[in-house]
Amino acid sequence: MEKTIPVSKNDVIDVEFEDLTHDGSGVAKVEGYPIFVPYVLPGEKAQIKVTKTNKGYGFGRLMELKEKSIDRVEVKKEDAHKYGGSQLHHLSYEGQLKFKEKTVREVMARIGKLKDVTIHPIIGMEQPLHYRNKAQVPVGEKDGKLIAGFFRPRSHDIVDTNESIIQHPAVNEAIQAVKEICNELGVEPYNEKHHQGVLRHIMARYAKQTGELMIVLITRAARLPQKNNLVEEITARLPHVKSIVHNVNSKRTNVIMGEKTKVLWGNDVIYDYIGDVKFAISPLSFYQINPDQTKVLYSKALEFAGLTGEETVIDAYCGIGTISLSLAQKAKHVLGVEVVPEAIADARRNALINEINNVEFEVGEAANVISEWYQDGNRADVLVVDPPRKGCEETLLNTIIEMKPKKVVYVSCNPATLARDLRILEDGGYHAVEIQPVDMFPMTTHCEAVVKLVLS
Ligand SMILES: C[S@@+](CC[C@H](N)C(=O)[O-])C[C@H]1O[C@@H](n2cnc3c(N)ncnc32)[C@H](O)[C@@H]1O
Repeated sequence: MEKTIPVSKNDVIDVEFEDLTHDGSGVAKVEGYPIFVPYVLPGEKAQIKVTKTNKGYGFGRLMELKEKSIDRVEVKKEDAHKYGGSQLHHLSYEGQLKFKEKTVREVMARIGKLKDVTIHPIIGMEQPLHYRNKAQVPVGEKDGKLIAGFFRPRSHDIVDTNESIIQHPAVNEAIQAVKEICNELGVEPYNEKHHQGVLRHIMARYAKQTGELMIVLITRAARLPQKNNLVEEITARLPHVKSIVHNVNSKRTNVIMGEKTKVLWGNDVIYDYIGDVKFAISPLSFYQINPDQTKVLYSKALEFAGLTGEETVIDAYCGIGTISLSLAQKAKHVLGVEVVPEAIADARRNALINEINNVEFEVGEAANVISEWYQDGNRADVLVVDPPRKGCEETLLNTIIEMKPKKVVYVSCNPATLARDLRILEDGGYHAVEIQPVDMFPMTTHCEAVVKLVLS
């Protein structure tokens, strides 16, 4: 017999929360039926309104908190505009670290079915605020004014703000200045509904070690009115700016940047350092957003690679070559592969400016390029992968299993796809020995981890 759903949409009920989902919502059960509610914590009691019911689970909205968790951090209503993208800001930092470590342990057991793996305590930050070196804020219009900030959760309404508890102050300041300038010059905001207007997004990226700033103006069409005035005002108000770029994205899409990029003023890149290696970063290239924790993450990856100077290493999903160049200083030869051509151009430039000669980079899908390298007789002693959130392509994992590098170092920003891929590698003859979670994204639900695998 089919179970009936014990609640209906718009019911207002009192519940107690017993857990947190991986996306940070509290879980309460009514007669065994789970209801997910944002901004509540395990152990809390609250009045909620049921907003949606599906067959096996429902959603709700917090109406009134009746009993608070000791892990709750009080948040003033008037500060709400500072918390865009910070789904866990109401949870103490210690509580966030516990939540992330528990998530990693849970998915490794449930999805990865891993045995005999050491999962180390997560490495958190001493100062977990204002770490983000980059913001890409959507632009819209309200009451005849250009606004920019973040999308209200589960909507495309823009909350107009430049204050964020996770963005670096230099990034907050840059967004504020560009927004003011655009308003003063009458730059037309983008209208998402009708796919009309000019300015879609403002992007600011700040290189923490050098203080260099890049501003990218992303427009719907190739025409950017007031170009010269924009440059004049931005350079006058933001003295750290080293590069102003115009990017065109004419598609109706949630992808922020288009393919066409033109430098309006200054350099085509900004420079930053990780340790003593200098990196050129162009607008379309990936660059880790938390510079302090990047050092922690990369040094763990390097430690897990255990290089002696004799190894050939493959760095899959290499971006601008940040991991490749750290590895190259301790290896015989490094091959890096990455799908974004601009990132590979940066990687080659980065090898040159640091006079690192034992590294080669190729543009392409990691799965295809590494399979070609393997068919051409290339072998790796150590293979590093650092894929996007969706994890590695299964064909790449199969090539790794065939190629049999002695060690695989897996850097991941999504514990669930990591656990899935580790299961495939374990079934193919690897053993996951150690996992080090690193908190690259405080105040959010995201969690990074690096894993050492050896041939078993
Ligand atoms: C998480 S980032 C890591 C980059 C670099 N390892 C770092 O730490 O800066 C993932 C990278 O994979 C690239 N990428 C995405 N899909 C890819 C694919 N199928 N093949 C190769 N690279 C890909 C992205 O462009 C991005 O640069």
